[in-house]
Amino acid sequence: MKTFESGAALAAGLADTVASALSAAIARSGEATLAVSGGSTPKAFFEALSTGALDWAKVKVTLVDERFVPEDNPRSNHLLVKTHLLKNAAAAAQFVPLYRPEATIEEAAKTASGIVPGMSQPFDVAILGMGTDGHTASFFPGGDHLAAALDLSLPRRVMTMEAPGAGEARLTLSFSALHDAGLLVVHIEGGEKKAVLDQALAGDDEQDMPIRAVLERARTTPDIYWAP
Ligand SMILES: O=C1O[C@H](COP(=O)(O)O)[C@@H](O)[C@H](O)[C@H]1O
Repeated sequence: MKTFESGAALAAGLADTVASALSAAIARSGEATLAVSGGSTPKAFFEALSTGALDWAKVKVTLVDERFVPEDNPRSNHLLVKTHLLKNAAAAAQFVPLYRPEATIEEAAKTASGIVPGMSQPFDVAILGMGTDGHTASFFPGGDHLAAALDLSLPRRVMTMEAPGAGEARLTLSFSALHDAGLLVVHIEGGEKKAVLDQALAGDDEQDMPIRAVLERARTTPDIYWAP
């Protein structure tokens, strides 16, 4: 685990690492892909990354998960990314949303699966968060499609998820689309989440704490970033 003295120090350190990984991908293949999480934790990291010195016009950014709400909804992860990441130098990046204004969430998931980067090859960088219930992305305990979302034998895709603790219906990348990212990060902050992480590491029931799939079965060993 990479431990930092403060959230600000973590944000700066993680932003440097992600900017380097994206620059390396651009040097290697002419473009880079980045999948980021929503929630409250990544704001300072997004702000730091937005000033990163790299060729942002060659970066495609998408979300690990999203609520089935339009961009102007205060609970939209797209709105969060637009407000805190897609500005400064990073305003030149191309953002590909998971949310699509389709009649049903199933249609939105199907449309997004055909458009979102990372569906045909691994993301260069994927940043995961974790809730205090042990969810990551929208892999929620009790989720209606949790088993399929965590099944690495199924194709990379955007899926739907409903769960008691999720609030709105969700769109989420499948674990198969995330586990092999070139750089895979679990970003958590605070003592409560550290205790949840320790609990996850001490057991193996993924239905109870889906973050365990990332910790135990991801092809890319996740780097865990933590600050008090
Ligand atoms: O619902 C969500 O929650 C998790 C964790 O969010 P946080 O507010 O505790 O940082 C987040 O990783 C996920 O993307 C989001 O949709």
